[in-house]
Formats: sequence, C-alpha cells, structure tokens
Amino acid sequence: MDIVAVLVTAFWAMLPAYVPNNAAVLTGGGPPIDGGRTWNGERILGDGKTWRGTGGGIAAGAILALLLNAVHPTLQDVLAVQLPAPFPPAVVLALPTGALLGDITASFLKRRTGRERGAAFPGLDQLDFVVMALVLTAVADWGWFTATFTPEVLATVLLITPLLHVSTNVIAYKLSLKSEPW
Ligand SMILES: CC(C)=CCC/C(C)=C/CC/C(C)=C/CC/C(C)=C/COC[C@@H](COP(=O)(O)O)OC/C=C(\C)CC/C=C(\C)CC/C=C(\C)CCC=C(C)C
Ligand SMILES: Nc1ccn([C@@H]2O[C@H](COP(=O)(O)OP(=O)(O)OP(=O)(O)O)[C@@H](O)[C@H]2O)c(=O)n1
Ligand SMILES: [Mg+2]
Repeated sequence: MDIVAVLVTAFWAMLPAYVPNNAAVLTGGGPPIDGGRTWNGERILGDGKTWRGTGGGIAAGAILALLLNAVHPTLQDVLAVQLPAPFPPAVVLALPTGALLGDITASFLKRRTGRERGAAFPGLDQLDFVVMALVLTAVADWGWFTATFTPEVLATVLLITPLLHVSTNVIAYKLSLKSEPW
C-alpha cells in the first residue's frame, strides 16, 4: 500500500471511533453512570461519564459507520482510492462502543490515581479510546480487522490519533465546547 492509501484506510476505518468522544462532549450531561457512588473515598468514574453522553456517542459513531458504508461504492469510484471493505454490522457497534469504553476505563484509572474530573493523564487520554476500539473490533470480526489494520495501518493509527486528539481538543476548548484544552 502506498502512503496515501495507508492514511486514507487509517482515517476511514477509525472515523466511527473518533466521532463518539466528540459527540459525548456535545450530548453529555444528566445522571452519571456510577450514580454518584464512591470506592475508597473517590468516585468510581465521576460526573464526566454520563448515560446520555455514552448513548449519544455510540449512536453518532454507529450512524456515521452506516453513512460511510452507504457512500462507500460511490466514493471509491469518484476518488479512485482503495477504501477498506464496508464495516460489518458487529464492527459498526464495536468501534464506537470500544471508543467510549476506553474513555470510561481511563476515567476509572484516573479516579484510582487521585486525579479529579477533568485532570489530564498524558498518553492515556490520547490512546485510551483507540486501543479499546481496536480490541473490541478485533473480537467482533477478526477477518475484517486483519484485512483492514495491516501493521502499517495500525502504526499510522497509533501515530496520527494523538496528533488529532490534541488538535481537536484545543479547537473544542477555543470554541468553549470543552472546559480544558486536553
Ligand atoms: C457527529 C457529531 C455530533 C460531531 C462531530 C464533530 C466533529 C467535527 C468530529 C470530527 C471527528 C474527528 C476527525 C476527530 C479527530 C479525531 C479524534 C482523536 C477525536 C477525539 O475527540 C476528542 C474529543 C474529546 O476527547 P476526550 O473525551 O478524550 O477528552 O474532543 C472534543 C471535540 C468536540 C467537543 C467536538 C467539536 C470538535 C471540533 C469543533 C474540532 C473539529 C476538529 C477536527 C475535525 C480535526 C482538525 C484537526 C486536524 C489536525 C485535521
Ligand atoms: N461517556 C461520556 C464521555 C464524556 N461525556 C461528556 O464529555 C465531557 C468531556 O469528556 P471527558 O474529557 O472524557 O471527561 P472529563 O469531564 O474530563 O472527566 P474525566 O476526568 O473522567 O475524563 C464530560 O465532562 C461529559 O460532559 C459524557 O457525558 N459521557
Ligand atoms: Mg477530560
């Protein structure tokens, strides 16, 4: 695969895992998942992980995956690029669900390490959602996963995701959509 094909595959295949975190910020609020419960004096997850944000995020990512599947044949013709095979139904759910599960796991780890809601955890913040999205996708459909995420695509995903995460968060902060720029 040439470099353009690798970049296009990495971005296309990960979009349904990128959008859920954005959508959760926009749709979040209401009752927290942990119901306010604590463990060893600290919140289990905190007020930043809500049912509404999680549901909104998964819905946004799954809808986007279905939209990408719908435009797949046309775009492949028009752009003359090799896109990954359409997202199988299990992957349509695994990518966004994994992304938010990764983010929720990171909040659990942040609370266990004494970090308050909104505190940064460099490294974890940038890769939590992508690692869990990839793991869940591999479990959901191993054939699609290995055909799409070749070693070079996987390396590209792990390289571009932190850059995209940092830039999206700075833009969202400047637009007053997030209270911290990370
Ligand atoms: C479908 C809905 C409801 C919203 C879509 C909004 C949107 C513009 C999505 C772009 C998707 C995308 C390509 C994102 C970049 C990949 C990425 C790593 C995203 C991680 O999201 C971070 C998120 C919160 O993260 P956290 O929970 O871990 O802290 O960021 C907050 C984002 C928002 C509140 C949404 C609004 C975002 C913008 C206005 C910025 C748009 C920026 C880009 C498209 C990327 C531009 C940067 C480069 C270098 C290309
Ligand atoms: N599952 C989720 C993820 C995010 N959000 C919303 O998106 C905001 C930003 O997300 P994030 O940065 O992940 O949460 P933080 O508030 O920073 O909390 P934490 O320290 O636990 O990451 C949250 O405050 C919350 O309003 C949500 O409602 N539900
Ligand atoms: Mg945060």
